[in-house]
Amino acid sequence: MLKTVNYQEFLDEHSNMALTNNRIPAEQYPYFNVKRGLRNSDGTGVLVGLTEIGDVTGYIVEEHEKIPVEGALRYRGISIDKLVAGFQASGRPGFEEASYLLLFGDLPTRKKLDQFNEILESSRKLPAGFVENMILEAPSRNIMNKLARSILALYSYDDDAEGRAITNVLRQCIELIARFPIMIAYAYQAKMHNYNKKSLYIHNPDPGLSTAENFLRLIRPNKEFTKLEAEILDLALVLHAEHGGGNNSTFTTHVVMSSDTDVYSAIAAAVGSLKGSKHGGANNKVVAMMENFKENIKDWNDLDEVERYLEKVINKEAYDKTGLVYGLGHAVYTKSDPRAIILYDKLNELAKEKGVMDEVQLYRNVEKLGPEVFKRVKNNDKIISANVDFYSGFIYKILGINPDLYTPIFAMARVAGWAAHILEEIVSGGRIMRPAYKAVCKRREYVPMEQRQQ
Ligand SMILES: CC(=O)SCCNC(=O)CCNC(=O)[C@H](O)C(C)(C)COP(=O)(O)OP(=O)(O)OC[C@H]1O[C@@H](n2cnc3c(N)ncnc32)[C@H](O)[C@@H]1OP(=O)(O)O
Ligand SMILES: O=C([O-])CC(=O)C(=O)O
Repeated sequence: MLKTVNYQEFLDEHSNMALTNNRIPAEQYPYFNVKRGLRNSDGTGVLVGLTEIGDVTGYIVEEHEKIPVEGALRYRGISIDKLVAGFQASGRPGFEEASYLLLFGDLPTRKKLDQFNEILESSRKLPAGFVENMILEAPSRNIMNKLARSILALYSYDDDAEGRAITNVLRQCIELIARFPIMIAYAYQAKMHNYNKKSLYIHNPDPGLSTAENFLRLIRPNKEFTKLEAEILDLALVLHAEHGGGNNSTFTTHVVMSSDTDVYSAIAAAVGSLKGSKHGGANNKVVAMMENFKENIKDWNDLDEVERYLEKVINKEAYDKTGLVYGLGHAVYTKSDPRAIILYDKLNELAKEKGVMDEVQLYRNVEKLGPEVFKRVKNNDKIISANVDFYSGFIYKILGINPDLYTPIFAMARVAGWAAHILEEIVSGGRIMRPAYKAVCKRREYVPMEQRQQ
């Protein structure tokens, strides 16, 4: 109980101080040539590393000019379209194969893939008492928060948590890839039980199932799923697994690992980064935003009405008043994100089966009109298009997956990319990341307490 202070008044007064004393005039950034957000003046990223893992192309630079092109994504040099076509043609799941490729740099033979799957299966088991003590005992309303805490908790159960030998780091990475779906599913069940007063379902993973199949089994009370559902989730996992070294969460793993810390610390930090609504959290925001669109747009096929509503959103007059149309725009892609194109095709297949084509049409209208309205209203030359998050949440929604799980599913996939980058940072990084901040605070004298003004 506070005796002399009104906490709210203190907070209000000190919030004002925090605002005033942290505000740096916008014009000082160009003046000191600060690469805000680690970007060059044309929006391209500042080059801070080299990678052999993911290759993201959204523009080319010719004679210092940024030229938008159709997006392309390669994992270890292999085009994402070809990779997807490859495993889909033979009807096998792709996420484990993609993870192998990302981690080790080459496609697995049948034998190597079988061995990798066997190791993943045996690594899924959480340490004794972990589910009870670390997940069920301390549930969270937010699954990403619970996931980050669970990752940090795994440190305590690891006899060689700090070891940086590649074999040890690889073991930790494989365990994390295998355990993410389990920890996420159980964290979700704990939340549903504690906060939503649902029955508690803790199913065991089934050794014969893929990552996607096991996840669907674990989140559903009856453990059931169809072949198409598992195929679509698996595809989403492949498409989300990696995105070069510069995306916010992967870069986080590079920054954190560069100080010579442990794998659990780096991966937990990456989860915190991915959670943000400008990054992986956008998939959840898109679906919430589209619910708002559905309520506020009477005729989803009336392009003028859709356009007027988009204008309001971008003008910060509607939805969450941030001015952002979630699921559009990207730091690298301009004309298109190849993953959104692949997801849209699959979405059509699913939506026809589930009878939700009218909603697909509304998404399509927003995807088409959003960039045009953005350009006009903001008077901005930046070419934007739908990113991977635009359709992923909608697909999960059609699969009957709870919105709490949309961003965790992204994490479940991206952990493969993070792991590959952690290995790359250890092998090839070698220097602590330490950019510069110019201090612009005026220097002043220390004032003794009795001379300070009230
Ligand atoms: C997996 C992923 O992480 S994919 C990205 C998921 N995130 C989203 O979908 C959220 C919506 N999109 C965005 O916020 C942005 O496009 C980002 C963060 C993805 C990329 O941003 P950047 O390339 O850094 O562009 P930047 O932030 O410089 O944007 C330039 C201007 O365009 C605006 N802008 C960018 N995207 C959008 C958008 N989707 N809707 C409205 N305005 C936008 C910005 O607000 C900014 O306006 P300002 O100059 O008035 O401040
Ligand atoms: O690359 C980025 O900036 C965002 C990202 O992770 C992705 O699109 O998958």
